[in-house]
Amino acid sequence: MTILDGKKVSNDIKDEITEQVKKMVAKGEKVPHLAAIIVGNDGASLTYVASKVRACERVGFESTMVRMSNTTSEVELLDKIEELNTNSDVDGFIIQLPLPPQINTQKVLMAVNPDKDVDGFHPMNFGKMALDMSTFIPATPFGILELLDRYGVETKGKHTVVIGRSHIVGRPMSILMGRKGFPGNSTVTLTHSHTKNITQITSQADIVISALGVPNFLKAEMIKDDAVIIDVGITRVVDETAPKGYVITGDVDFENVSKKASFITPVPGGVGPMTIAMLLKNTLLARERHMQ
Ligand SMILES: Nc1nc(=O)c2c([nH]1)NC[C@@H]1CN(c3ccc(C(=O)N[C@@H](CCC(=O)O)C(=O)O)cc3)C=[N+]21
Repeated sequence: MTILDGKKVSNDIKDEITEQVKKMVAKGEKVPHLAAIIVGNDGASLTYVASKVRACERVGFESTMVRMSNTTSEVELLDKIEELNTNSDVDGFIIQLPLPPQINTQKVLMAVNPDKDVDGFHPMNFGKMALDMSTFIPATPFGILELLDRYGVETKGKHTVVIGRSHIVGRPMSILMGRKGFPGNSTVTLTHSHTKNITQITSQADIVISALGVPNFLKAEMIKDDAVIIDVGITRVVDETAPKGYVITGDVDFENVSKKASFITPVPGGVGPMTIAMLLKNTLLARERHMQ
């Protein structure tokens, strides 16, 4: 069994990006600038955005965090988006999800300039992704592809089962794994809350990608020997004995599943850090495109 070490690979990617930024600085070019809008005070969201800002600092990017109150109206958010769309100093920006209920998420994501949409959530970029046209691939799916690539995990002709059809992970992942090229060329099954007899499906999978958000959902009995297991779940489970009062728990019963798997991502230290590294990569790509 091999651990797909997202922490390590994400550090390698950040080092590579740091080198590229140094070259930009040496040539007197402007460094990439990422902005993040966060609406409200959700603890987990604030943690993620803070990690993104820290990652920018580490690789030498400029970053801006825009904090808006929980009672922000849709119009106020759209105004802020327009400001970032037209600010030529900002290469890319994200709107941290989820948004409070008074705001229509789809409408907001459609307002982002597709050339600055480093999350790859705009329908234009999502469509381009599905049509194999170069674009910003959503960071979490992009990170999973990169991890499979760097460990040389074969995907061609394999049966990939994706659990969960969210717009930011499950749905794009199901498209990407079935695309031509590497990593891709998989036969994909997308499962969700209406799927019947999930065990029968997962037990036929060569690769399982779980993006459900139910701690310890995937058990050893649900997979076949030597399956590749990608755990996208990141649920904070209350634990008074833990230093922070909670532990980050994945969708996969790691202790038992890892004994049967050929490759597996840990939580934490798997897909999460890769997400941040690929957001940086998309921001670098945005900067390079804006220079052309
Ligand atoms: N517009 C938008 N873009 C996103 O990319 C986005 C989002 N909204 N909303 C929420 C999800 C979730 N997400 C994570 C990023 C990093 C870790 C991460 O670094 N996790 C660490 C642990 C971090 C911790 O201690 O909480 C790990 O797995 O090792 C996790 C989750 C990005 N998301």
